[in-house]
Amino acid sequence: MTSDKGLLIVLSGPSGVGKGTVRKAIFDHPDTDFKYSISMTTREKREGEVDGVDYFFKSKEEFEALIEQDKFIEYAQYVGNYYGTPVDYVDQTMASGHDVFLEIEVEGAKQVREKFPEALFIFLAPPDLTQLERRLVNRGTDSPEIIRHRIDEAKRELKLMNLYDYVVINDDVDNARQRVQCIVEASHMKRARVESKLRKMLLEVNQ
Ligand SMILES: Nc1ncnc2c1ncn2[C@@H]1O[C@H](COP(=O)(O)OP(=O)(O)OP(=O)(O)O)[C@@H](O)[C@H]1O
Ligand SMILES: Nc1nc2c(ncn2[C@@H]2O[C@H](COP(=O)(O)O)[C@@H](O)[C@H]2O)c(=O)[nH]1
Repeated sequence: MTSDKGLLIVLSGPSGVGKGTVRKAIFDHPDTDFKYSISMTTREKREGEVDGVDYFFKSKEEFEALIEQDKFIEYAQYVGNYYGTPVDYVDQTMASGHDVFLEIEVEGAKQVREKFPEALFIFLAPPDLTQLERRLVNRGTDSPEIIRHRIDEAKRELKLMNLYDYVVINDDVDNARQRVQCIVEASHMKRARVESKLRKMLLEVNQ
């Protein structure tokens, strides 16, 4: 009755809140043993980004062909580009007993919730909108127009944070990292308790 499958962990939140930064801190930490699902996107590669490490970079045509072939567990259009989570990696990795970590925007997270209601959903929130905008500006990767667009999206996304299992405020990267790791640990313990109760109930019923 024990679940041999890994846990699906979804970290979501507005662009610039620090999802990638917190995720890197989590994966650099020696206690972390889950796997990161690399997304596909049609967005232009930024300076320093590596295909197959940061994203799998695809053309619009390639991405749309993969949609047709049902190759994503979720995908969304965000600020003019496609982003999606490849199904094969997630299925195979979870089936092998590993936890899989997704870092995605909120529309994609909604789709994952429909397909995997048992997944763990964590919303990473900024201390406030001013700091969110400052982080996007300081990151220096987007034009003022794209930043405005991302902030507009953020206002919409922040209204949806109550749909998540947990909200973590990224005021400090190491604090946020610790909170996410504690939430994952607690979810494993809860799952083990539920499974143990179910096992006992089954034994009683079968006696
Ligand atoms: N707690 C924090 N305090 C101050 N700056 C931060 C914090 N966390 C992240 N940052 C900075 O904010 C900027 C945006 O972070 P990051 O790229 O990780 O965001 P993101 O949510 O992954 O964005 P996107 O969704 O667009 O990929 C980066 O320059 C990063 O160094
Ligand atoms: N729905 C999905 N959203 C994703 C995925 N991979 C990344 N993202 C999110 O897109 C925005 C923009 O990312 P950027 O790299 O262009 O700044 C951001 O919120 C990412 O978290 C995905 O597979 N599906």
